[in-house]
Amino acid sequence: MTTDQEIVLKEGKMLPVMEHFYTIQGEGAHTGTAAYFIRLGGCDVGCHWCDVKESWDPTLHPLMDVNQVAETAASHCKTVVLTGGEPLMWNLELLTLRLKELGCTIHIETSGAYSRSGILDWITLSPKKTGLPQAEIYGMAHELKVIVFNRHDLKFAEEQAAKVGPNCKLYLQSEWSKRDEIYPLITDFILQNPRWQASVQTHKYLNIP
Ligand SMILES: C[S@@+](CC[C@H](N)C(=O)[O-])C[C@H]1O[C@@H](n2cnc3c(N)ncnc32)[C@H](O)[C@@H]1O
Ligand SMILES: Nc1nc2[nH]cc(C(=O)O)c2c(=O)[nH]1
Ligand code: SF4
Ligand SMILES: [Mg+2]
Repeated sequence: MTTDQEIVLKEGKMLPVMEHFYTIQGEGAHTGTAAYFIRLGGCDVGCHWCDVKESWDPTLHPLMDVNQVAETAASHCKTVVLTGGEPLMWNLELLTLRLKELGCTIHIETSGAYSRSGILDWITLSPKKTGLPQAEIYGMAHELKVIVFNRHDLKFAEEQAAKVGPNCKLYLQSEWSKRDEIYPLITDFILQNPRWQASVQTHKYLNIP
């Protein structure tokens, strides 16, 4: 990466964009609603089951001007989801400022492993054992979405839920490849712990992005 590229990245004028697309939010509290997704490249959290490993290396994704991405997004939909990769690896100030000027509501999907930046209206925190969230993000989360790969993840989910605010919604989502084995466990858990809700990756059943 050149020094010039490092400077524009640090300022948040340009960001590595893996893909951007208009679809239906498939997961969590806003399941079923239209949203424009901006997927930023770069993540070092290393979930072995990650469903977008192609996002991890930021150098594989072109740097895009944030005003241009924001304008494209807002021309499709006023709900924009920032995801990745790990979107909080980057300075989101200028991207989110432009999205707000354009009248957008901004959601983010994050592991919380990096500090918050930018204007964010809805924070979905999906904590990972391999890169735990920064302490300050728990109180800002609107939704906690824990991925369940094995039984121990239910224990992890309870530990993580103890750190979020009282109004934070709590979701358990099976790791996709283990869904037939894990949703029965999630069901039993929710019946015993009704503050939790089930989240399913509905876009994968609908065959949409
Ligand atoms: C690809 S991640 C990108 C955002 C951020 N790095 C994070 O992990 O929250 C988007 C969402 O997909 C979830 N996810 C990733 N791989 C998954 C899988 N194999 N099964 C179920 N959910 C998965 C993540 O936990 C997160 O909630
Ligand atoms: N439809 C759809 N909904 C999603 N919700 C969170 C996603 C993500 O990868 O962050 C995602 C995604 O990739 N597609
Ligand atoms: S934190 Fe998110 S993008 Fe990074 S490896 Fe885990 S699921 Fe994938
Ligand atoms: Mg996804």
